Amino acid sequence: MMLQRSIRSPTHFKFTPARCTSASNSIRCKPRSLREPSLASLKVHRTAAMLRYASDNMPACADGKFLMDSHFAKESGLAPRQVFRNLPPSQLYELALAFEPGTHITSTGALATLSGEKMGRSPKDKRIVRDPETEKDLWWGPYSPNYVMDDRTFLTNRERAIDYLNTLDRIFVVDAFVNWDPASRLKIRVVTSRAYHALFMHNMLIRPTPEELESFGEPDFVIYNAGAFPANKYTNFMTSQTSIDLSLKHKEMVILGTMYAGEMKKGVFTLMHYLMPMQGKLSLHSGCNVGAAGDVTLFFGLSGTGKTTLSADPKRPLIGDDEHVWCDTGVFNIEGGCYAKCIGLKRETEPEIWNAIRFGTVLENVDYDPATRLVDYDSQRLTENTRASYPIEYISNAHIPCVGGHPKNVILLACDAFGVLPPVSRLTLEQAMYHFISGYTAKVAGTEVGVKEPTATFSACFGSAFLMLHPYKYATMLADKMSHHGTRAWLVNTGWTGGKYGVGKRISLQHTRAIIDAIHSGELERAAYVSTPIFGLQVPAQVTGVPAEILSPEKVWSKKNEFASTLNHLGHMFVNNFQCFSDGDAFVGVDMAARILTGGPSPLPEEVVAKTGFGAITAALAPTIPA
Ligand SMILES: Nc1ncnc2c1ncn2[C@@H]1O[C@H](COP(=O)(O)OP(=O)(O)O)[C@@H](O)[C@H]1O
Ligand SMILES: C=C(OP(=O)(O)O)C(=O)O
Ligand SMILES: [Ca+2]
Ligand SMILES: [Mn+2]
Repeated sequence: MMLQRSIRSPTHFKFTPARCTSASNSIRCKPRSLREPSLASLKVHRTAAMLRYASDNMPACADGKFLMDSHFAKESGLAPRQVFRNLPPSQLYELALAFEPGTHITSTGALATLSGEKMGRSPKDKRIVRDPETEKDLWWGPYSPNYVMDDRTFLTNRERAIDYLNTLDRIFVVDAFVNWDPASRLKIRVVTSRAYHALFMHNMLIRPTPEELESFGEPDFVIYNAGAFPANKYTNFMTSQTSIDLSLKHKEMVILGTMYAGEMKKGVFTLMHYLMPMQGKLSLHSGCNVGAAGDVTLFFGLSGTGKTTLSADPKRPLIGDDEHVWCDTGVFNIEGGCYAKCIGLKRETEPEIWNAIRFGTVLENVDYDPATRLVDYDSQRLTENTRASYPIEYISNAHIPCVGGHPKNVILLACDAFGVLPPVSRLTLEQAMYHFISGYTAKVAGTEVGVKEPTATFSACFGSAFLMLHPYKYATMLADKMSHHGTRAWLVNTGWTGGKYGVGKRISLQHTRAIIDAIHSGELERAAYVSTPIFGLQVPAQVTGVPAEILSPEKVWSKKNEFASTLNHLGHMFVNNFQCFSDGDAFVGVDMAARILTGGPSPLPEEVVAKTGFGAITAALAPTIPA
């Protein structure tokens, strides 16, 4: 029985009563059905909770009344009945369970929540406010992720959000930090209607000490999350009831019409993608870990390619799973927590993430047995984009503080839905820039609204949805840092092998981990390489723990000619995609723009390959590029 959900009245999302299943002891979860709490029981439940929270036994730190006298409240017009500030997880649990239907505690103590209708990001509803101060630095235009909004419309939406928040019995405020590098630290204030959002951002930001909270003062940036309330779709510059708006001038973000918690996390990242490069620091959509010898690795990748999975490595302490900055002293994590995809999660293959799912962790849109509360990580009934958000210290070998030296290796993760890219290849600096700007991967189902199955896609810098500047800016900063610090670049295909999606199979996590281990052990520095056709990638002849035949994809395709035309076609897709950046020379100069292009593929005319097949592409084999 599907759980019907929609955002109806402002403060509640309505569930259509579903049939209750009897308690089931089987591990396999029956479809999650929730007893519609009777109004009377809910009322009693609520009254008790309100009494408990109305009384003055609330911890002082949690009482946000002082905020109402602050400059912040006067400036914003925020004046709700009750403000809970930086509540500890236990109290957020209690309030979420009391007032947010569909919230439960799972068998391992995590808080299972529902984000409502939206269970992934809504990139088409994201708006960047154009202002004279910053607009010349930003990347606009048909290929940019930045849809414009004017200041007045931003203020209109902010007013709507605050009006909504002021109607509520209670709101939640989280004051915390981003950026582990003390010189780059910023104060973030989150204002939201849901306890689950407060717990999520408690997990994802850098948590202040009681003293830091006491002396927090005015924030550097504020997020007004009124996502439980729809935007007015007739508002200027908008196309739906969802709007995620960021104003650099006001240093604020407004969220309407979506309760997906990832919008807050990625809003902060988008802000860093402007502020950090403007200070000469390179913000990157990447995971990061560090070896015993202090060798740092960055894992770049679009959502779902493996940053969180591969950066969680028992042999290499975790610096972070998603968002980092490379500055003059090394790298630092922007966040204080992790946001892992948990579809198909297994204790055997991802023990670190499995063990992080405990009290204090937020599980978003997962399915579980209503009787045993055992989570069914294989279930996609609600969404494929099931998520777990936890403080980074829940990863047993987290490296705290989350900072490291200059990266020795950067690994570009491509989830190749065509199955023609090698599982691992070594890149030149030009190839690293080209593939970084291409950001080729397959958007796996669910991460963004509307993506239903792996779709070959290009996402600049492996996260175009968050870019504020032209991709060439980030790529040239990356190349400059890599050449300055002797960093090696690798392309790792965490996607398909032996055929395209639907024919081949996704490369096993075990083989990918063996490849990553070989990079870290130095084995691949000593390996013999062969050059691949069309893309001219350097592929190692062997890797410990990986079947040699899969290293050159054509060897595991049953039809060589089909492989040739697919590879050549992908080459054309890369070249066509690069048309989007033809304005890049305005940002990095003509010479550098030309140099970047030399890192790309050289596809042949499609009719030639159709006629002569595999022979055509091997005859045109690119020369082996010196290491
Ligand atoms: N060979 C592989 N390498 C990396 N991840 C894989 C592989 N095969 C399957 N996966 C799955 O892909 C997903 C990657 O998700 P995640 O690491 O959270 O991506 P990201 O952090 O880049 O968004 C995980 O569910 C992981 O189990
Ligand atoms: C939540 C996100 O991070 P990830 O890269 O882990 O998917 C996202 O990109 O929306
Ligand atoms: Ca991730
Ligand atoms: Mn991400």
